[in-house]
Amino acid sequence: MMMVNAGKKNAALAAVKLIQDNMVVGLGTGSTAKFFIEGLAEQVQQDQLHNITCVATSIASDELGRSLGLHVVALDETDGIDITIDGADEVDPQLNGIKGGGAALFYEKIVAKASKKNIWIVDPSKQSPRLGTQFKLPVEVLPFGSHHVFNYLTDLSLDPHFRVNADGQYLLTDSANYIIDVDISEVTDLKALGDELIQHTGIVEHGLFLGICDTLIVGTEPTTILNRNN
Ligand SMILES: O=C[C@H](O)[C@H](O)[C@H](O)COP(=O)(O)O
Repeated sequence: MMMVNAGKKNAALAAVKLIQDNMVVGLGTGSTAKFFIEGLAEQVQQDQLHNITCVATSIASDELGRSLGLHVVALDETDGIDITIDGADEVDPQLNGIKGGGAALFYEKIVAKASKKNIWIVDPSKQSPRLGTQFKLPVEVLPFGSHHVFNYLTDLSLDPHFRVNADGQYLLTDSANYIIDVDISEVTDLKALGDELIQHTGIVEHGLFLGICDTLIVGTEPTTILNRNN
């Protein structure tokens, strides 16, 4: 755990160095993004960075950023985001990834699509030869009729499971939806799966982030930087 955290922090602090004065910065969600938010706030507090505006991808990151004195605004208060720094759950060699382990995938994808650059920060354990071999794919669904969506995912042979919280209740996302985790280890065409899922009424979003990450920072020592080939 210690080593994993060191990897997350290394990657996060390398990402802080990419931030420049006057930028609008997307704040990712999760334990790795937390290191980034803390590192960014420290730079701002120490007067090393000026006029930084932030947009959060979750209530948790919004609250953390504000509590550390960052200027956090709503996405629609900006004309767009210069750079978003976010974590990921699993990343393949093409820099496609699965996100949503922390249930923040919907806002994360909206913020990512509004960003000129998307940088992912991960510890080395997140790298994977093929998506779905290490992590389930989170699918965000409207509560209304969600058991019918569950049945549809069963028909696709994706072995769906509703995500529950510590009390055994269906977990609610920041936008008050449910998460159904599915097994995509046998799926060969992820683009086709993503297109199919997003077209199904009741599915709000899914955690496949294909062609979104521009640069991956892996928190090895020293860090490894990989850029997506367009
Ligand atoms: O919903 C959560 C996000 O997609 C996170 O960025 C992802 O789960 C990685 O989180 P962590 O940095 O805690 O491993």
